[in-house]
Amino acid sequence: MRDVLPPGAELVRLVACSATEQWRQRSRVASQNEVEPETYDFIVVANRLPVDSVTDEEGNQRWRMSPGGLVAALEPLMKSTDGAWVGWPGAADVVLDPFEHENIQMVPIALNEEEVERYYEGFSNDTLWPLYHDVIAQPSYHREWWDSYVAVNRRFADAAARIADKGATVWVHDYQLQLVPGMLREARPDLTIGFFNHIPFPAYGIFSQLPWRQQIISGLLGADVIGFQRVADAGNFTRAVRRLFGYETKGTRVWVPVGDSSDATTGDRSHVRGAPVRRVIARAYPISIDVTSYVELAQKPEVQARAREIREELGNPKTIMLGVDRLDYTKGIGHRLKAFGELLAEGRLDVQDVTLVQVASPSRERVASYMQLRDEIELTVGRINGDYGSIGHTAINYLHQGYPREEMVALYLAADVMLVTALRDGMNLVAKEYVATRADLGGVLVLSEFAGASDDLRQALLINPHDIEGVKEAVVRAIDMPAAEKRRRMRALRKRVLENDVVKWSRVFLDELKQSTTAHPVSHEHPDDRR
Ligand SMILES: O=P(O)(O)OC[C@H]1O[C@H](O[C@H]2O[C@H](CO)[C@@H](O)[C@H](O)[C@H]2O)[C@H](O)[C@@H](O)[C@@H]1O
Ligand SMILES: O=c1ccn([C@@H]2O[C@H](COP(=O)(O)OP(=O)(O)O)[C@@H](O)[C@H]2O)c(=O)[nH]1
Repeated sequence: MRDVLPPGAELVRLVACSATEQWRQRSRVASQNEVEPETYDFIVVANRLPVDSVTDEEGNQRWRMSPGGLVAALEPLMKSTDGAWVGWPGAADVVLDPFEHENIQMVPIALNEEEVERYYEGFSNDTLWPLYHDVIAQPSYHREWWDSYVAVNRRFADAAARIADKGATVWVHDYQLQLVPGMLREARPDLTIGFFNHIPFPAYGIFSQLPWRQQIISGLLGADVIGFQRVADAGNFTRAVRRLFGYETKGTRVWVPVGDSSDATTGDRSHVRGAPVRRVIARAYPISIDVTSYVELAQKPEVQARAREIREELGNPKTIMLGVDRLDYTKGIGHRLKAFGELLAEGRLDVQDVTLVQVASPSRERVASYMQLRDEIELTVGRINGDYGSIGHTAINYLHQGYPREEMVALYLAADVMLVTALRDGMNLVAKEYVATRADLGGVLVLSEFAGASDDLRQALLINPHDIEGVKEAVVRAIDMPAAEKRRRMRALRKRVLENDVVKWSRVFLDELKQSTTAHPVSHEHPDDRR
């Protein structure tokens, strides 16, 4: 959602809040006196920092906490445990000193223009992203992208290693940084290291395409606990470990030989009975949302008023359908539009009664497959609107923009039917947000079985987005659903979401990490000798 480069990013260096300035002064004094850098007990390492650069009324650049769920999950912990967050500020060539924002120490990692192209847009978003989403788009394999990925992962790992207290906990996030756990373990064996993969982990038949598959698995195995969104993702990972390395695995446990220093090229890696091993946990911890903030926003009179206003602005149709996605080929926006267009063509829906609002937030706009997708989607929207719209009744209200959370909640409240038709999606938080906001028990969620959210949200109308007839049936069923059935389904969905918010998610993950003894790892036991 934060693809836009911070406006006037270079100014960020100059205009700092007082806390930031104080931190900088301390850092400068520290470096002049060659004092050790500040160190922390708990460190999050993620591709992006959890702040956005904004311009205030006086025209000054300020930081604002970005609204993501990860921040909400970790903020209390970061503040109470003397935490730091290592991440990229989101724009090329922005070199920043560490700074403090809302009591969290930010440790910015600079990427130059070439690294943004090769590490972020290239290897992360044009190699790993399509590969891990079941090759919906063709992944590109370029050795210079891989080299950049290694170099940038090294930079993140070095930064974390430098600022970690002895025995600190480091939690690394997502596919952009899969080598960091291994690099960190090598540099700092005293650390407890967690990793969470926010996107799917593919089946071995797909993963094995990756020319650097062994290095990736090796990198991940540096962690003590490796978290995935779905049970199937964790299973795919442990299968890849067995196939590539021959290490022993049992359920969620993997035994990794200690001091296996070969460079993961080829060969039988099965460990010798009696050789020292460390235990790694690989299991599913499905992420959720900051439920309270969504529930509270949905209760605000001004947000409810905005929902009514949206309805009026749309001409008070009988049914508002809503899609909210980054403009990404994994989200199945084209499939959704196809189903909707056919329903209009067949006369099963009429623009007098039904309108579709599609928020398609700009994302990764310099990656070719995303540019092509935008052209395709906008062509389809134009055709459907041209063929079936009438004056005063637009079939699809297409919004190529990103909206703040208040507006998102107002849209959720206005929507009678929420369409999530992802072809593959790690979780899909939009589905959970829709459910959380519908305390009125109105609204129907149509949800792809290929989104991680479908594991939890079984009372949604589950669909296979490739089955266009099935999607059409589900849309019609959602529109016609009796109020009692809507209430029953929504009540059950809300129970699931309300019981499992993102704070619980991080607590469960970190508890497991704490319990894992592998930071002090060596054991000579064979897995067969254990429970
Ligand atoms: O940082 P960007 O390149 O702009 O991309 C935005 C984020 O997209 C991905 O989100 C994933 O994480 C969500 C929360 O766990 C999950 O619900 C969703 O299904 C995933 O696709 C990505 O994993 C993040 O790293 C990006 O920041
Ligand atoms: O205009 C928008 C569109 C989306 N979102 C938020 O972006 C996140 C999207 O997360 P999701 O897991 O659904 O997909 P991702 O984009 O991470 O793949 C959700 O919190 C949305 O509320 C937003 O704030 N403004």
